[in-house]
Amino acid sequence: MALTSSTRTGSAQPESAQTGAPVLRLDDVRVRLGNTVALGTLSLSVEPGQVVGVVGPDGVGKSTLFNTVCGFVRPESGQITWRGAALRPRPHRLTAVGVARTLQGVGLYGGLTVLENVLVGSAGVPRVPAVPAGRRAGVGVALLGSARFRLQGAALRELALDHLSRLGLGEYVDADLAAMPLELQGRVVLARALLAGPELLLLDDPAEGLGAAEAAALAGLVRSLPAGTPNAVLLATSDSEFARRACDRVVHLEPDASDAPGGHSH
Ligand SMILES: Nc1ncnc2c1ncn2[C@@H]1O[C@H](COP(=O)(O)OP(=O)(O)OP(=O)(O)O)[C@@H](O)[C@H]1O
Repeated sequence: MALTSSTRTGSAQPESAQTGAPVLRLDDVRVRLGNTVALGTLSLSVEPGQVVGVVGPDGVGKSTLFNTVCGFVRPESGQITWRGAALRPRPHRLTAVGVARTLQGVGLYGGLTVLENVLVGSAGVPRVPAVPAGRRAGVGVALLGSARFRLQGAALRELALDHLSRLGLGEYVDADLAAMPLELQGRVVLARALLAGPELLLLDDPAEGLGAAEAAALAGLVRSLPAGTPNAVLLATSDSEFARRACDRVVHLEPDASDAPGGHSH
């Protein structure tokens, strides 16, 4: 058996987490890329209010799992369910469905401020609450703005500031991103993803490159995320200690010699 899971005991969860349908569920999903089984047969569910971790060594299929949930690759078998209904994911529909994803590596723009980097995540934001326009839109808006972005710039900026504050970055709003430590850059990536207002946040290797103390701090932050937006988190990591700290439940993926190279099964 190459897939095991463990549940943190005593973790506080909202009532809806115990009674609601899973936000995301995978049943016997298997992915083949060329001649390689990139993701062996996998079943898992992410319940409302939960942080679920997928842990395994490099090459075991973590990114393939995320690419499958996002619709970049199609499973050769198995079913993906979103809030109880079958889902055939499409990358361009992800934000509308309620999924946001961070990429492995931070993927930020060194020439922009922290706030401007977060506002880059506004493309495709389905709706924003109306707030009085009053703040200057800033260079990021001018650089990156579509007509929609300009129309909603003030509201998006307010949302971005809220998320930055929530993530402990309130004093870094106008900071030069390139001068910030990696740990804080990781939080900027989180704020950008949160700007889309996702129900499910997918975090691909969020602790990559961090030292033990920084990873522990990030784990605490991730653990506190499911509180409305997002409603749940699915993260992939090769760092089992990070997963233990950050997650309510951990699914371990291991290469399985009985499968094709790179695959695993349970
Ligand atoms: N386009 C592709 N064509 C063929 N095989 C692929 C392709 N992309 C990935 N693979 C293989 O699929 C397997 C899973 O890769 P994947 O990137 O999902 O692993 P991972 O767990 O995310 O590892 P890492 O953290 O190193 O990215 C590996 O054996 C990899 O070599």
